[in-house]
Amino acid sequence: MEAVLLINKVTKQFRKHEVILKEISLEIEAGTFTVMVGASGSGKSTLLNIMSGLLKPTSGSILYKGQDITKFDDNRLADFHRNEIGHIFQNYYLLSHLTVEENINIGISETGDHYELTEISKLLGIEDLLHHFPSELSGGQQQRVAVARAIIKKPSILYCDEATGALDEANGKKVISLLHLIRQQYGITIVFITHNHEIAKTADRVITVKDGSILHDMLCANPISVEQMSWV
Ligand SMILES: Nc1ncnc2c1ncn2[C@@H]1O[C@H](COP(=O)(O)OP(=O)(O)OP(=O)(O)O)[C@@H](O)[C@H]1O
Repeated sequence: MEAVLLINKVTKQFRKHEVILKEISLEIEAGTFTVMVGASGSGKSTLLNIMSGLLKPTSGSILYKGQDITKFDDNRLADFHRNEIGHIFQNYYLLSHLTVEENINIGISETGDHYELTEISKLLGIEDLLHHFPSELSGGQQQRVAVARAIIKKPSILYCDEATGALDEANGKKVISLLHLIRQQYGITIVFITHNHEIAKTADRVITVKDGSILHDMLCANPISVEQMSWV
């Protein structure tokens, strides 16, 4: 399989603070679902933010489809974010004064391709909510809107930082199963940070981060289905 992302000897130190990431090297294959686990403060979000270009590493390179994103100027980086990368977080960050439809359309880039709103909203089961406002939705529904906004631009990679951290079991499982569906249907590569080891069991690969290094990197030959998950 082809690597969509090559992380080469990445380190991160915030000013004079301690070194947070220590020479991390990884390859992320296109179309895979990778979970990152590890104790609080181990460096998962810092690594994810460097992988997505939100944060510059102190040293090392991040090759996205062969191009080093750490060398991009601000305009090129903004284009890269607008067209190639999707993000979802524990908080949904929907704009409260906009409808669901308007929130999703924020994800569409003027310069790039996009999926049709009807297709995406049906896939995510939010087609009847398009004219509602975020305050009228449950947390699970809001997160599905955030997923729609993140993927409508046809990103290559979707980065998820604790994306089910605020959801109950039913809503959390729904989001996980939809992410698997999105990956199968559109081939979007998913990198998902979680503290929930059951979610990790549904992944193709589990990377454990400890004290700024990769402790384990395991390929999962037989991931469990979302129905088989218990919830912790
Ligand atoms: N902007 C910053 N300035 C200084 N230190 C930072 C900054 N951002 C993160 N850190 C430190 O880097 C370390 C790793 O943080 P990070 O958020 O990457 O961990 P994490 O594994 O994602 O934790 P959690 O699971 O709690 O989200 C922590 O010690 C944190 O305090």
